[in-house]
Order: sequence, then C-alpha cells, then structure tokens
Amino acid sequence: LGFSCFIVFVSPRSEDDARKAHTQLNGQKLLSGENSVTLYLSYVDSEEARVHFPEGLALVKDFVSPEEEALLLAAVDWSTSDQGNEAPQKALKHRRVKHYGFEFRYENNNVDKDKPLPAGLPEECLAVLHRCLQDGHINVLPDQLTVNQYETGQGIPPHVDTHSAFADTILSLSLGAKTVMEFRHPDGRVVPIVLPERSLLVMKGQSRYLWTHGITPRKFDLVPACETQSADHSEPDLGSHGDLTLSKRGTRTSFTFRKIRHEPCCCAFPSACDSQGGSSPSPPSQPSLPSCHANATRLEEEYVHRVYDAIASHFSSTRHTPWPRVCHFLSSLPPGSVLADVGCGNGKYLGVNPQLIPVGCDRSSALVQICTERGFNAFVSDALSVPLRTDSCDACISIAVIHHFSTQERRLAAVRELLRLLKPGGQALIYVWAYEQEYNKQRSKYLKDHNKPQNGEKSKDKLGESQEPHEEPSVLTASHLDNNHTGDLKDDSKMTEGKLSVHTNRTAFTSQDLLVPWHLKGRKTRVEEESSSGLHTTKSSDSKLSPSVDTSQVPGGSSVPVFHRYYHVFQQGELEQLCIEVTGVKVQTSYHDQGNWCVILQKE
Ligand SMILES: O=C(O)CCC(=O)C(=O)O
Ligand SMILES: [Fe+2]
Ligand SMILES: [Zn+2]
Repeated sequence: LGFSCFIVFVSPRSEDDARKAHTQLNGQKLLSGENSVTLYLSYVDSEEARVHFPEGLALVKDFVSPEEEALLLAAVDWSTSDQGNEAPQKALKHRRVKHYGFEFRYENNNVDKDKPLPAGLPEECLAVLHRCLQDGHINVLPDQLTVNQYETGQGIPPHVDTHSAFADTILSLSLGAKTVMEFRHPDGRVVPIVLPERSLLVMKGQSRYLWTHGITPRKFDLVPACETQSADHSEPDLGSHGDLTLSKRGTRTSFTFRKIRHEPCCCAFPSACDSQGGSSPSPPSQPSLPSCHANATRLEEEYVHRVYDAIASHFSSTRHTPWPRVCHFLSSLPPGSVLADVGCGNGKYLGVNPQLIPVGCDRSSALVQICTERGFNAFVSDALSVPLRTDSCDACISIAVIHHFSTQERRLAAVRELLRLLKPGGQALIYVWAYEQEYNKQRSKYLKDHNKPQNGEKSKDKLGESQEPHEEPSVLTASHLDNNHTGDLKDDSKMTEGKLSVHTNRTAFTSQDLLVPWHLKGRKTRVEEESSSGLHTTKSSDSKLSPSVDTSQVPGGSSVPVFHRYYHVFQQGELEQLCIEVTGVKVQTSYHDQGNWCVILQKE
C-alpha cells in the first residue's frame, strides 16, 4: 500500500458550504481504476490558500498540433549512443536527455560556449520556433535544445537553469503526456502548474531567475478535471472550484529551448545569480542562523531536505539497527496500537513490534521510497503538517528529527504537531541530538568511535553500531579534508557574526547550531547524476554542486561529495522546556541516551 499526499485548496462560496463540504467529504475516497486517494479536509486562512502564478511565467495551451507533436517526437533518435557527439545523450536515473546545439559540461556546470555541437537544432523545430518569435515569446532564435524524456514515475529535481549559461527566456514544450511542474520561491511558496500535452511553457523574469522548477517523480498527479479537456485560455485557473481527478502520467518528452548567454548575467536577482556572486560562490556560501520564517525554511530546504534526498541510500545503509530504548518503548505499547513515526527515515522502527499498526512519514521522498520498498506504510510529509487526523494515534515517535528545525518556534511547532496526532492519553517519544556528548562521565559512542573503520568495512562492534545515533561514515582523513575544503568556514576565530560553523565529526560540540558534514560513499549521488546531464546547477557553479555540498579529494584521487546537514543540538533541559510550552501535555520521563536527549510525553 503506497501513500501519496496532494494538497488542494478549495474556496467554498460560504461558510455554510465549507461546513457541508467538510462533513460530507472528509475521509471520502476518490477512485480512479484500481487507485484511490482519500480526502482529508482542514480549514486554512484564505490568504494562505491564494496561490499566485510566478511572475514571468506563461503557459500556452495547444501550442503545437498533434501532427507537429508526432513530427517532433520522431525527430529524436534515441537509438544512437553518445558516440560521435553529434547530439549527446545520457540515461539518468530519473529520465534520459539529449542535447542539441551545445552540450552542457559536468565539470564546470556550464555550456562549452566555444564548442557548438556539429549538429544544430533539428529542422523539425524551426516552424515552432518561428511561431514563438511571431507570437513575441522570444526575440532571438534559441541555439540550444535539451530533450528530456520522463517515463511514468520519473522527474527532475528542483533547479534554476544556470544564469550565466543561458539568456533570459526559456521555452519548454510538453509532448506525449501531461505532467505537473512545481515552482518554488526561496521564501517557501510552492506553485504546482499542470503542463498539458502540446503546451508551451515560457519562463522569464522571476520565474526563470529566482524560482526553481522541478517535477516530483510520481506515477499520478491530482489535476483539476477540466485540465483533461483541451482548454484554450492561456493561464490555468489555479483557484478553480472544479472537480479534481487522478491523472496517470504517461511518457512525457519535453523540448527545452534556450539561447546561450555570452555576457555575464546581470539579472535583478543577485542572490540567485552565479554571475553576480550570488548562489554558490566558491567556497559555498556560508549560511547564517535564520532570523525569520522564510530564512528558516530556506536553510532547512538546502541543508536538511536536499541533503537527505541526495544521501538517502547511503544514509539508509548506515541505519539498520534500532536503538534499544526506542525498541523498549515500542514493545511496551499495547497490541493494536496505532503508531505514527514522524520522520521515519528508512523505516527501521516500523517493523520493530509486529503487534502495532505503524505508519511512517518523512520529508525525504527518497527515504519514503526505501520504506515502501521494504513493505512499510509511509508517506512524504513535513513534520510541521502531518496529514493525519487529530487524536488518531495511540503513540508517536520522533527520532532524530526535531533538531533539524532551525528556530525555536519551528521546533515547538513540531512538538505541537506530534501531540496533535495523539489520542488523549497517548504517548510520544522524542529523541534529539544532545550538545552534551559526555554525560555522567560517559562519552557517547559518537565521540568514542573516533577511529571508526572506513566506510564499507563492517564494523566489528555491532552493539556500538546499534547505539550510534548519528553514525557518521567518515573516511579516515575526513576531518583533515574538511579543513582543506571548507577552509575558513571551520575556523571559529574567523567566523562571521551569526554564521553557522562546520562541525568536525566525532569531536565535542562548540556551538548549538551547526553544520555536520556527511561524506558520501558508494553510488553516485542524485546531484551528481543530475549534474552529469550537464544541465542543472541548483544554484551551483564550478565544481560546487550546491551550497550544501562540497567535494573533498580522497587519497587515490577521486572526489567524495561532502554534504552539510544543519542541526540544532539541545542542551540539558531544553527539550523538556520546549515540551511543556505545549498545553495539555505531561512530561513522563526524560533521559540521556548515547548523546541524545529524550522525553516520553503523554497527552492529557
Ligand atoms: O521537462 C521540462 O519541461 C523541464 C526540463 C528542464 O527544466 C531542464 O531541462 O532544465
Ligand atoms: Fe530547467
Ligand atoms: Zn542572473
């Protein structure tokens, strides 16, 4: 049983209508063939619900005819390999791509502007491009084309097309099937846009320079029912009151046309512009402790969510043994208890007590995917807004999650949300990483494992592993390498006011808010795979993949990506303090467990 979560805003005409809809629809199933979604309704501020189209974005439906569509699709020859380099093609984990005109280079995350590919854009595109000129979408012809092909379930991570590589307007033609593309503003706003088959998407201004665009890998989209018919207005009606329907994704091929930029970009968004020292200068920009909600979500997006998605499979391989005291809590619950594991990671607690009815959720879709593959019920959700009913769970756990929220308000909101899920009398177990890694004269495993074996070698100390909450699979030279690669970031004396320091693994903490390096081993990362398409630099430049990623050389010459995760490590008493701010809760127990502060709460 797989879970997906869609958020839909509905604006009823009156309060009365809203109440009626709530009683009649909440908990109802929508069916489409053998698939179904269950509706969970809740009230939100209408101001919050108003979704605006990103500035500079336009969608032209039915831009090409079905005949033209067939012609364009036939123009792409997927049978050839990369050989000859006429139109290089790459099979990525999440889609396949082919480049025309110019190829994007992985080494520098930019186009090789002096080396046009022998084959220009396919002639079949000319009629379409001239129409774009005529209609005023562009004023010069593009000279670069990227063809992306997505099978059902595939997508593209959120990114901004590199400013210095491409001129202002980006055109993207959707062929073969529709999809939903999400636009994200740095302040956290997300706007999903349905891209119907044969439509043209035009990105300019803010929508091109500041908002990221991406396609979440999934097999179904929830779209307004009217989107399935052809409509001829040019902007989708985002606030429409129409019916929603499940739409199965088919194979979508997109043609993205761009114009190579030969001068540095001088857009109005320096913070996102690699030409203007914004985005990811080298060394990566040093994040500060957030001062407002928008900064907090941005920090967490870059230094928590993206990192977990990128390291998911490696992370999961280091998280196999449940911690004994968490298991003890789970085993003490009565048979048949409904358990929510909020921030369930790879699901290692979901199967501990077979007599429970567990459901997990995590912000990382890559980790949820791992849970699903293991046969657990898990869905993607933010811990601040879990789509489960109030008072519905007998127990909740939040293991090593709340320390990733970067403000006190957000940590409090996370505790509050966890407690909302509990039935009166239900219990919640919370673990957060402790500032005090030495407690009662005992050093935590995290500190003790200073000379851990190389990653990949099996640790002989099985118990140690099981008690290792924040196992950092470091290469032997890791800390030395960090020094080389993050240079002045590490040196506290050179620290700029308010900037987060990069922690040296397996040493005592020197501040409560910090970045903890993760040395990725094993398979290529998603970021690497994406970048090797040469296409995407999510705010990256040169060898830097993203602000949260650095690379370090390992002896032998190959480079290991180093990701930085944001943590707020808790001081003694801080977790209890946080919890008692929530009304209607009792702290039953609190304790220190292997470098973590832990509480068991009960809802009154
Ligand atoms: O598939 C699409 O429409 C977008 C592709 C894209 O964003 C890109 O290639 O940069
Ligand atoms: Fe793009
Ligand atoms: Zn720019």
